[in-house]
Amino acid sequence: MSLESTVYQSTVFQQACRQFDIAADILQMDASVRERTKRPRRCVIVSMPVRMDDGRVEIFEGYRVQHNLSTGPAKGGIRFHHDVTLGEVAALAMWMSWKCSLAGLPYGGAKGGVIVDTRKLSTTELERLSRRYMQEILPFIGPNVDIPAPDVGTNEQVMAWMMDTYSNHKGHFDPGVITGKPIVLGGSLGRREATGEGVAWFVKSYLQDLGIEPEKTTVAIQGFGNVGSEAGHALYHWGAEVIAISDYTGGVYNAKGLDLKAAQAWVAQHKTLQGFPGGEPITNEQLMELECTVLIPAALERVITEQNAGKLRCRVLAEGANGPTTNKADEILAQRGDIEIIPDVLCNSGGVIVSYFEWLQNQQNYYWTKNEVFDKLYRMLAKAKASVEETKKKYNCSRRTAALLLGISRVAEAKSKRGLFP
Ligand SMILES: NC(=O)c1ccc[n+]([C@@H]2O[C@H](COP(=O)([O-])OP(=O)(O)OC[C@H]3O[C@@H](n4cnc5c(N)ncnc54)[C@H](O)[C@@H]3O)[C@@H](O)[C@H]2O)c1
Repeated sequence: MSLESTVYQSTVFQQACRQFDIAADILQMDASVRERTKRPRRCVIVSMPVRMDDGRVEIFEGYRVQHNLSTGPAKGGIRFHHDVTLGEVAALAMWMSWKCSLAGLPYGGAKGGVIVDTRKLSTTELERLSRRYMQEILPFIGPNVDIPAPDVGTNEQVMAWMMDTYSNHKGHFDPGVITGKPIVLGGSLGRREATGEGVAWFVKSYLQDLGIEPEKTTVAIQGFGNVGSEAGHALYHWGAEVIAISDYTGGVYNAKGLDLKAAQAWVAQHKTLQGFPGGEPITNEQLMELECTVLIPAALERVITEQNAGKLRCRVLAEGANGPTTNKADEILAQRGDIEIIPDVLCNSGGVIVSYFEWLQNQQNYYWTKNEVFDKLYRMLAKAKASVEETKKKYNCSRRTAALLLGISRVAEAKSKRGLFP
């Protein structure tokens, strides 16, 4: 099978392409610009031999897809997950292009992934794999070329190892190559919370538009990792009750509200939510169909499908995860018309915005306070929301399409204006 068909046969990539086509049709985009804007610019596949603790050598496969490099260095996270595919990484890279463009960031879009079940690795094996991945993608990476960040299965420590590997190659400390680093290595205050805080900011803002008060708000969150837990904490502090959370092992439900701090302490100790005594166990499928004010998918793609879209019982669907809603589910939700969708490229953009702040601080060697970070973040989120709402009205389209129209049109215009080289 050709590489191209591997990407184009991926259901997640097809989902991203379908979303693109809807927006490109509305924009009546010229065929040549259309293909150029849609296709990933570069797909790098790497094969990584890693020595395991028992002396064996295991080969891991990884990817880095740079979807767009026309509007600045590429930007996007690195996912470590056993189900990673090249098509998935390409779809995630495409969404990064639109997200950065929508937020007005001087970046293109990229994403990385490694096929690995991190639960099966020791810390030293994880370090060797992280360093090897950076080593393999190093010719394609750099503060002015492509700047990775964390995603599912990676964290500040992984970013630190990757930054160290890159800096050792360059012969000097070069923190601007990666974001989401520990504070001591040039990370930004607020980056860890940024994506979830941003999700919570949008939820609060849209609930205020709907006249729904914090005390009347219940929240269900699928995925209790970086994004899900931070969004949950932020909404709890606002006054909402988080009634359900989950991870890959399943979920827990408490109609009176969950103690999120206790849940986080449980996960820190046991690695998963399984057995957490703060409520009754539920499945991830049940969580999606709970009656709640806000449903936040914050795990993986394609969890809202034609099977369950008709059964959702939330008022607001806040897409913390990338690509959680399939095209068919989007159609069903549009027909229903009773759920406000805050689409991924808008909803979780707080993460890449504060990554941008981190990169700026690294470039300037001048570090901001947390208040400065959040103040600037909220202003950028408000601007993005206002432009999406205006576009939604102008084109009488869904909020997702409005967000994509903005993101895609800026990239397409940049490509047209740059022309072709050579
Ligand atoms: N980290 C960021 O800054 C950031 C920014 C923007 C978007 N996102 C998106 O948010 C989502 C979550 O990312 P994260 O950084 O929080 O990852 P994470 O690894 O910190 O957490 C992921 C969570 O999802 C759970 N999970 C995994 N598979 C699951 C399944 N099949 N069913 C239910 N739960 C499952 C995990 O157990 C974990 O609790 C992803 O879609 C990611 O692309 C992340």
